[in-house]
Amino acid sequence: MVNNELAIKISNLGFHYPGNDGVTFSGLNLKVKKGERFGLFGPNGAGKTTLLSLMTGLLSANQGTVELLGHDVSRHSNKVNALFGFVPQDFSFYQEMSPVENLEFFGAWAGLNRRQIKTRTDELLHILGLENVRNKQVDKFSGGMKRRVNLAIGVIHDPSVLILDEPTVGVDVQTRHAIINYLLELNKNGTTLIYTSHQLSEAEGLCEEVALIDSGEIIAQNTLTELLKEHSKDSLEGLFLELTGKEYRNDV
Ligand SMILES: Nc1ncnc2c1ncn2[C@@H]1O[C@H](COP(=O)(O)OP(=O)(O)OP(=O)(O)O)[C@@H](O)[C@H]1O
Repeated sequence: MVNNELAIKISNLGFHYPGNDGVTFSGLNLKVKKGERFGLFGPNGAGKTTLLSLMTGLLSANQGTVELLGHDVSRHSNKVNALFGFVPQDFSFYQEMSPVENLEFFGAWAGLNRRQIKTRTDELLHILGLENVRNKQVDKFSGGMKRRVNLAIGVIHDPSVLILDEPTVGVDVQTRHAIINYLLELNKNGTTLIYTSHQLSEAEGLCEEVALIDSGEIIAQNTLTELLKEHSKDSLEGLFLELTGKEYRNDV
């Protein structure tokens, strides 16, 4: 039966990269409730991107299950693909095309018809402040403008669950505000947000539920308020340093 309460349910997840390089997950469990603003934080190399890639089915688990709104992601069904949007850390669009051409391409790929693509494209370019460059080639854009194009592509099909891997890395204050406010607006309208970032003060304003990950293990999960109270900390950064230590991470 489809579980209507959980956006993500990861059960007994086992994963390692071929050749056992990099992070290993062994019996990892994680639940994210529908409608939540969930943040996943951890040091470099902790396994955040790997875990997000397992959530979206981009990587396949060696063991256990990943369910997205009650559907097994390993089946790669059109139904599952329509339910989530993914905003990857690396730019995932065609640099030689314009925002409009990219949104047309990714909108069609997501199964939207021409009319839906046109409506969503106009709406998103307006919300994300890209109207005046709608027909310009993206490779000429600044980092912040490219981040906004990346985000527009991830939400073109209005997904129920939006998974974002460091969506504000390298952007200026204006773009950061615009992106975070847009994410809060999406969440107000029901979109579940699953987000990772190293911008911990930004994350404090966005996330209500928080998980910390280190070396492939979830070492804490609760509401941000409860975690801060439990560890007598007044910031996510303080909590992060207490739970993950102060050493550099040089895993290769
Ligand atoms: N394709 C791959 N093959 C082998 N190892 C990999 C691969 N991708 C990542 N790794 C390794 O797995 C570990 C976890 O990487 P991952 O990108 O998930 O970490 P992260 O928490 O997202 O880090 P960051 O904060 O630096 O983005 C790292 O040691 C990384 O080098």
